[in-house]
Formats: sequence, structure tokens, C-alpha cells
Amino acid sequence: MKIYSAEQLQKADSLSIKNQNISSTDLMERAAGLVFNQIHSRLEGSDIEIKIFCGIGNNGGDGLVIARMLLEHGYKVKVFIVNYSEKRSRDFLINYDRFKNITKDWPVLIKNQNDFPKIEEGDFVIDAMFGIGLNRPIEGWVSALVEHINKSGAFILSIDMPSGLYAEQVPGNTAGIIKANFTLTFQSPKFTFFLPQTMDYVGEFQVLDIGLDREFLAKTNTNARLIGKEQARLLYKNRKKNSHKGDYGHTLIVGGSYGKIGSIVLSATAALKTGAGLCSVFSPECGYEIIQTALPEAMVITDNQKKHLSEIKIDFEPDIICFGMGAGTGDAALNAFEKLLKETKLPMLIDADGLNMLSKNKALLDLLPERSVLTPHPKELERLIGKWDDDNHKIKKVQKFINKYNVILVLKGAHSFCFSKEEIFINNSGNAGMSTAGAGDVLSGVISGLMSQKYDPVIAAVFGVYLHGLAGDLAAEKMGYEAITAGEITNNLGGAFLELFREEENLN
Ligand SMILES: NC(=O)C1=CN([C@@H]2O[C@H](COP(=O)(O)OP(=O)(O)OC[C@H]3O[C@@H](n4cnc5c(N)ncnc54)[C@H](OP(=O)(O)O)[C@@H]3O)[C@@H](O)[C@H]2O)[C@@H](O)CC1
Ligand SMILES: Nc1ncnc2c1ncn2[C@@H]1O[C@H](COP(=O)(O)OP(=O)(O)O)[C@@H](O)[C@H]1O
Ligand SMILES: [K+]
Repeated sequence: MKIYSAEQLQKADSLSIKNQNISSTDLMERAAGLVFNQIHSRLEGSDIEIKIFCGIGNNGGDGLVIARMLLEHGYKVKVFIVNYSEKRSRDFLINYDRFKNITKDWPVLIKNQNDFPKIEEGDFVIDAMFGIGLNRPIEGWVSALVEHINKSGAFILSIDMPSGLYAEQVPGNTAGIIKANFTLTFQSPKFTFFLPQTMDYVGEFQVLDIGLDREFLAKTNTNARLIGKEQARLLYKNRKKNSHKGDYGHTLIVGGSYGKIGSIVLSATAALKTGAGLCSVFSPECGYEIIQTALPEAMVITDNQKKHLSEIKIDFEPDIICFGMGAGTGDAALNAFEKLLKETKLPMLIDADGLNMLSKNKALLDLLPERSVLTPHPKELERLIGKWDDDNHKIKKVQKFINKYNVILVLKGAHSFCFSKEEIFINNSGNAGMSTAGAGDVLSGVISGLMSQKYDPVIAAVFGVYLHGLAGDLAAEKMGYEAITAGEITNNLGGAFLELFREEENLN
């Protein structure tokens, strides 16, 4: 699903009005009608009072239409106009009149702090103050009102966006942003819904297709795309009936050190469970029996050194080398890595201590084979590219980095971001149960397993991240969050492949 910018959505808005021969008021009615249906299907006529805070632009206009529809269906509604400006939009005014025509309980104007209504825990609040038209931080008494609503403990539903949040930029100051429990957003999720600094303001979200101009949306390129099941299933490559293990490639997992052999076992198991035809593991000598016992399907080659890597010698050519898990960053391992990079042009995935070695010796970055995949978590990324001011700055730095070194970078997190030169792919699977030791090792195995099957590195990264998250989601369904271990994610990879093609009503 493409993630359009506020500007692109505004353009789509005016084009739709023109091409569909409707008025902007009709489009507002359509959008707000979809919101009403969602609320109505959940509240089912409940007699709870709904407090709706409307701005004076089109987001506020949406709020007024929703208020009217709720009132017409017998809900108790109290509307407040947040009078942050005298400059009302046309559709706001039209819907202000329409609302006033059906009730004697007219909207209450809020002009300053003295006008704030009482909001209690358990109240239902609709936030329709600002949407994609926000162009500067919320200040003064309006910011105080946002705090008042946030502190109330009420359930907050934001329309289009939590008021105070921009669609693309991280705000300098987070005072004055609504902290929604749920956001119903129009046509496309907004980029800030996925950034670590801003995602908590959005709560759960759902995208409502308000039928904006299809042709414009199809031909418009976006900087980012959300990957859900519908998109991920298109990336899957069928296995041929007439095939053998050689068709699915040979993954070589390199890493481990004394006490950290488990990490490479996790990666290797995940590579095999993702469909790699063959998997070999290169580890320090101390890993030999552990790996052979834990994973009889893998072949094991060992270093001359007992406890750490020192020289990576192999007498076959794998399809992909996955390097770094549990390897440590000692001089001997670093030398081994440098030699490997100098000698190989094979596709590579670098994870964990492999990334830390690149940070320790930045000259190694120039030796990376083209289109290698790097899978840092935020701390590993910081070591690699240095500190950033905010999430937007971080993204700019990553883009500069991947262009300079011609690599693909997966920044892991609650929503992992896959950076390719062309686009950012934001993952929408996974859960907090996956914040557990070794989950990243499993991911590096999954992506390597796909690369060994000749998935393009960008697709392997995007698809691998999605499958990994989906396996985590299946694990959570069975055992809740806390009991998920990295190995449980791997155990659910088979289920994740099956789940990809299971039909259901809501594809997220
Ligand atoms: N496009 C679509 O797909 C559809 C969109 N629809 C809806 O329209 C919404 C966008 O509406 P919108 O453009 O009228 O802007 P909105 O967010 O209501 O802000 C109002 C005005 O506030 C002002 N302002 C800004 N920042 C400020 C601040 N900090 N403090 C004080 N004032 C500030 C600024 O005006 P300014 O004062 O800068 O001239 C701005 O114009 C969108 O989110 C969705 O809900 C649907 O109805 C149909 C389909
Ligand atoms: N809250 C979360 N929601 C979704 N995915 C998560 C969450 N926490 C962790 N993950 C995923 O789990 C993995 C953790 O990787 P990493 O931090 O490298 O762990 P480790 O170093 O222990 O292997 C990443 O793929 C990350 O995206
Ligand atoms: K809003």
C-alpha cells in the first residue's frame, strides 16, 4: 500500500472532485460517512455521550458531518468548536449550518482555557481538530486543550490524523499532539504513523478508502510503501514440482564465538525453514558438536581457532553468505572478515557483530559486495552512521549511506524499514512479543534463506521481514507475547507461508 504525502492527497482530493463530478462537500460527506459506519458498527447504538472536538478547517468539517450522522441515528452528541482561527473553510461552514438545522443543542465555542469542558475517564472523544492541513505546531490554549483531552483518560478516536501530528515530519516538540487510541485515516496511512518517535500518538489505525482518483493514485510514485499480507503474498515464488535442493541454493552462515554459538544455530535453522536447499555453518571449533546436534540438517565447517573466528576457509561456493551473528569484534575475527570481504563477490547479508566490525573499521564498507543486505537494530545503525537529531534526519542519513555503498538496509524495529535506493518499505507484521533475544538472528536466517533461493536482495529483505513478523504473530496467537522465544518464531515460519495465502476479510 503506497503511503502518500499530504500534498499528494490534497492533489488527489481536488482531482477526484473534478473527475468524479462531485463537490468537495460531497467528498466530505463520503469520507465522514465511512467514519460514521465504523463508529456505528462498534458502538451499536450505545447511549454513551460522544464529545466531538472540531477545528474550523475541513478536518473540523468531517467532525461536523460525523456529529450530524450520529445525532440522526439517536446517539448523544456534544460538539465543541475549537476556535483557533476565525478563518473557517467553506465545507466547515456548510456543515456547521447543516448540523445546527437538526438540533437545538448547538455546538459550544471554545475560545480559551475557561471554555474547556469536563472530560472524564470512560468518555468517548472524537478528535477532528486538525488533519493534513496542519502546517505549524499547535500552541497556546489549543495546546493546553490537547493536554486536557490527553490527560482525561477518555477513549480518543482521531479523524484522519491525531491533531498536532504532521503527515511526514517529526515535530520538534511533542507537546500539543493528541494521543489517540484509534485513528481512522483517509485513503492512505501517513508516514509518521510508523516512525518510532510518533507512532505512539496514532494508536491502532484503520485506512478508509474514500475513493480518491484511482488513476492519479496508481501513477503517483511515493517515497514509502506499507507491506501487509496483500503485498507480501505477491512476492512469493512458487517451488517447481520438477526441482531438487540445488534449485533452492546453498546458504552459508558464518559467525559464533564461545558462548554464542546459539546465534548461528538460530540463523541456520531459520534459513532452512525458509526454504534454502542446503545450509552450511562456519563457526569456531567449539561450535562443532553444538551445531551438529542442534541442527542435523546443516553441514558444519570449523575455524582452526577454538573460541573465535580467525580465518574463513571453505572449499565450495555458496549462493549467499550471512555473516556476523555472535562473532564478537575481536581483532582475529575482524581480520577474518576483512579477508572474506576481499576474496568474495558473493551476495552477502551482514548482521550483528558483522555490522559492529564495519563500524569499527569503516574502510571495510568499501569492500562490501554490491547490493549486500545489512540488518541493524537502531543501536547498530547508530554505530554505523553516527547519531541523528530525529527520525527524519535518521532516514536521510540512511538514504545517503545506502546510496554511497550501494547496499540494502533493514532497520529493525516495531515497524522495520527496508531501505532500497528507490523506495522505503515499511513492514506491518510483528508484535512486541518479538522483542526477545535472538529474534534478529532468526531474521538474518530468513532473509538469507530467501536470497539463496534467488530472490532479489530487496525482495528477500522486504518479504523476509514480513514473513518473520507474521511468524511472530502466529506464535503470539498460540502462546501470547511473553512466552515467544526466537526459536518459536522459527517454528512458525511454515505457518507464515501458509497464512500468506489464507483468505480473510481484512488484509492488513
Ligand atoms: N484530502 C483528502 O483526502 C480529504 C480530506 N478531508 C479532510 O480535510 C482535512 C484537511 O483539511 P484542511 O486542509 O482544511 O486542514 P485542517 O487539517 O482542517 O486544518 C485547518 C487549518 O488550520 C490552519 N492551521 C494549521 N496549523 C495550525 C496551527 N498549528 N494552529 C492554528 N491553525 C493552524 C491552517 O490554515 P492557516 O491558518 O495556516 O491558513 C489549516 O488550513 C483532512 O485531514 C481530512 O480530515 C476530507 O474531508 C475529504 C477528503
Ligand atoms: N515490538 C516489536 N514489534 C514488532 N517486531 C519487533 C518488535 N520488537 C522486536 N521486533 C523484531 O524482532 C527482531 C529483533 O531483532 P534484534 O533487536 O536484532 O534482536 P537480537 O539482537 O536479540 O537478535 C527484529 O526483526 C524486530 O523487528
Ligand atoms: K484529527
